[in-house]
Amino acid sequence: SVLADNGHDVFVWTRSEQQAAEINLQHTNSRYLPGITLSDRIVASSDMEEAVKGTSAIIIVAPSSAMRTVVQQLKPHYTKGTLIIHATKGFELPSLKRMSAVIAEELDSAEGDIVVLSGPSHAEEVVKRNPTTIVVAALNDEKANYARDLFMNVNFRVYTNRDQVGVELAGALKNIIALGAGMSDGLGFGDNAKAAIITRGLAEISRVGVQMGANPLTFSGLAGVGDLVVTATSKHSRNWRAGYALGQGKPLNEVLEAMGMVVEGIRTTEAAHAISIKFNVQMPIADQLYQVLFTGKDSRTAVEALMGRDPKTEMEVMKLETWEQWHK
Ligand SMILES: NC(=O)c1ccc[n+]([C@@H]2O[C@H](COP(=O)([O-])OP(=O)(O)OC[C@H]3O[C@@H](n4cnc5c(N)ncnc54)[C@H](O)[C@@H]3O)[C@@H](O)[C@H]2O)c1
Ligand SMILES: O=P(O)(O)OC[C@H](O)CO
Repeated sequence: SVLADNGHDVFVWTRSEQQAAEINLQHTNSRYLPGITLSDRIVASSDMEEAVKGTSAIIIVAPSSAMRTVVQQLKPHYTKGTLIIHATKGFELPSLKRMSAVIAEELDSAEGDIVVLSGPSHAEEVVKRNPTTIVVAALNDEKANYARDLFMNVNFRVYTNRDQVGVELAGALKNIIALGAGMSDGLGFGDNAKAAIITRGLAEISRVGVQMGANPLTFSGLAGVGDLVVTATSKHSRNWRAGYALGQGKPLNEVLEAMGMVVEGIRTTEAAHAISIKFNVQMPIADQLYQVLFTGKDSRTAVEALMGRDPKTEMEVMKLETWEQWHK
């Protein structure tokens, strides 16, 4: 919708012929954006070749679990050099690869040329043209600037950031903390507990991000604090809502079935469990969530475990040398 507002012709690919017909004939997408009329500049197709033929930029927003297969479907129709932007927030499992690495691998392109679009941006508000700020990140400045100019308008302000790794990691990891914030609310803990999980969650995802090569400052930006606040406090958030239902004692499979949309934080918690071992970094919140989600631990017992940890200084050491090595 933002691109259509900016005068671009937009082609949407969907697996569902029925959904494509609804978008083309009624200009609505009732399952995902009820009550919204879409621009007639938006044309949908279930044929990938038709959708991407002749386009100057391709935006991929498949769930992380489907990223590789979607890019494999795109590959035969992809013209080398066409700008690729992705807005997916998650890791590939079990490889733990970031999405831009998966895309670059499949399309045989440089990772730094893939533009990551991230930040606090629930679709439900963007489509209403409510003020939204986001970040586009790539090592390739020309490509990032091109992506910025495609999207930028008076309702949708776009910043650039060269820390592609950090933006991608922050966007993925914040979903774990949003799940935890929802769970805290579902347990009825109130504002103090939510502020605690957001703040200590930010410390945790920044620590692991830096260990994986991110600039720590990125976590204070839109892709970090910005998206964490949105996801951990919003009624729109699938991650917060799933956490809330889990906190109320509903079983995971029931929660996911009722949601009917992707809850990236579940898979990302699984990824974080492996990441904390691989990168030798403590992730206490992700670790407790992992136990609640995958080993049946009671959520109140998990909170007791978090609260009963050994005393620490707040300014726990972040291994900045890893980031310095990456950015020499
Ligand atoms: N919803 C938002 O506001 C928002 C904002 C920013 C980023 N994101 C990110 O976008 C990604 C997608 O989230 P969403 O909210 O659109 O999820 P969603 O569940 O609402 O929609 C996912 C879409 O992908 C399709 N899909 C699933 N598996 C597929 C496959 N194998 N091949 C092709 N299509 C497939 C589904 O049919 C559905 O249309 C996630 O990584 C999410 O974190 C979402
Ligand atoms: O609805 P969620 O929890 O998947 O969050 C979507 C986006 O990441 C918000 O920026």
